[in-house]
Amino acid sequence: MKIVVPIMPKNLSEIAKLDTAQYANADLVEWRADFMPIPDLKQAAQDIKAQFPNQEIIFTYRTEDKAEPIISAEDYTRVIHQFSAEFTYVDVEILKYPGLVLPENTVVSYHDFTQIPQNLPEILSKMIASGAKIIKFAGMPQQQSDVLRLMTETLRFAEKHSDLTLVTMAMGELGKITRVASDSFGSSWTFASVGTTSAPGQLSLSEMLTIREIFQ
Ligand SMILES: O=C1C[C@@](O)(C(=O)O)C[C@@H](O)[C@@H]1O
Repeated sequence: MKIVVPIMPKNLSEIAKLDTAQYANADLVEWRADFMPIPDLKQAAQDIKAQFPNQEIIFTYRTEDKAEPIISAEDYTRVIHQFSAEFTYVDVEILKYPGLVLPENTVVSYHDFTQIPQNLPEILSKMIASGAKIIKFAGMPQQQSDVLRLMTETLRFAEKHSDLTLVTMAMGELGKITRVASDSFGSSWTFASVGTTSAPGQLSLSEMLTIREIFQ
């Protein structure tokens, strides 16, 4: 499994102060651009690429976790197309912005911060139908059986679509097992943190590196 570590800078000076050595063992860095003002993103993109010259970077502008809209659909589309060209991957919330023409390097994603929905297979199928090659789902389990359901459905889809990269996780304490055992049920990436977590239940990068060593 690949270990992805998010960064969530709120301004350019936070980017300048990043201790990038701490991220050296991550397979991918995810830039959560939704913490910064849109007019600063262009400069921020240059600064982030300069800070991580040897690492693959995912550009993510997360809107699904915000109570109030932070961006219009037009601006979201513009931002996605502008930055997809600059980074290894771009995260697209395709079910929320269905008209968006997907760049080649898209990771389609869907988040549910309240549950692991019963229609998880339908959600995964819709994301697969978008044509993207990397499919990501994160949900919040309410009980242990939700966690097992997520793992079972992921494995079923991974076996059926071996040409795709599937990434799924259950968030929060209950879901932690999905972050450490992703390889065993067909999920290819796991998200870990350096300092602040970008979602509940993430383990630290150093914990995750140890766990990966144990399981390999
Ligand atoms: O999609 C994901 C997964 C995630 O929500 C998690 O649960 O680790 C963390 C986000 O930063 C990332 O964009």
